[in-house]
Amino acid sequence: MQSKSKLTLNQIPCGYIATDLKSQITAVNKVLCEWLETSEEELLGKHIGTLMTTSSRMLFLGNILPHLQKNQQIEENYLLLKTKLQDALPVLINCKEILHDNQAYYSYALMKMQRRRLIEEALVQERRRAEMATEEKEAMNLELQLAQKEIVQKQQALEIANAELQALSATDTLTQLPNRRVYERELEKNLALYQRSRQVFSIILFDIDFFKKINDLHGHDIGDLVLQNIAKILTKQLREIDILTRIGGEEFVIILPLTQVDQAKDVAERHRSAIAKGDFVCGKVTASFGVTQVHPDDNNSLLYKRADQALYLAKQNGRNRVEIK
Ligand SMILES: Nc1nc2c(ncn2[C@@H]2O[C@H](COP(=O)(O)OP(=O)(O)OP(=O)(O)O)[C@@H](O)[C@H]2O)c(=O)[nH]1
Repeated sequence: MQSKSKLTLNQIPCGYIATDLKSQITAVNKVLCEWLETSEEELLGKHIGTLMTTSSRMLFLGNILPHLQKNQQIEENYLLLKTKLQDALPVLINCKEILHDNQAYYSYALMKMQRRRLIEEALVQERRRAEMATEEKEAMNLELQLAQKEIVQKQQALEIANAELQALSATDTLTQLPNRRVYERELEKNLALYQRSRQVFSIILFDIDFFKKINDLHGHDIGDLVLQNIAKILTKQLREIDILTRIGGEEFVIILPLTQVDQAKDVAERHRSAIAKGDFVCGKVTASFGVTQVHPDDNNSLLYKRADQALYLAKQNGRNRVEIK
């Protein structure tokens, strides 16, 4: 298809190829020759597929050309042409079957796609980088979550261990009653409450009568059983607000919040009677009780001293009894 329109085809800013229906090149424009670094003479008569890279040729022959033959036109097909130096040149091809001098031709317009391809490649790379960054972030998040879970688990284990330790340090191992440390803490607490808001409280100090004799007669182990039995008996009938503690040896203190001395005496009386009625491996056991109520200007040791004086009085007055001071 050599024609007068050649001048116009050489001026348009895209490549142009015309082939016969067997795809033999019949016309090209200058732009295309410049792109492929070749001449019109070298291209004329060649099959159009020879201008393409192998993969593009396969695509063209297997897919694009049959489509063109069937529909007489194709649009926006992306292919790679080969330059003389075997560089790949990406182009977008449109083609239409035309009639010229009663002869049918395929008329191809080609647009260079190099810049777009570079941009697309850059975009693909950018997307890949973003995907990798996301994957990395997700992996780090997962690691963080695992670390946080581990910290929570360790904290829980620590809290349990702390609670166990606290319980141990507050408990008398023989009787399982709160120990002297709890007694001191609770006494301080009640003294502070009394000093701040005049909340009266009392304490009962008691110890087992002739306990030395029990040990001497029946052995220390039986003495221990007696201590445990007393703890059980008193715990059973303890008022909810009262705190029974073993402060050492065969000496116990009950702290009675919000309790006047007369009431405390009644409580002590009940405990005394329960012990006296109790069954012990060594026979009968009794205890003596000293009761006192908090006074203005009291402190820990003054309060204890008064309770001890009351207990001494109970021992003096024949044991197995309650005295007030
Ligand atoms: N089995 C046993 N005995 C203990 C324990 N702690 C202290 N004792 C004994 O308790 C006895 C207390 O004796 P004393 O202070 O003379 O008093 P008591 O014999 O009870 O006489 P009174 O209190 O005057 O009635 C001592 O023999 C101590 O060894 C203990 O944990 N277990």
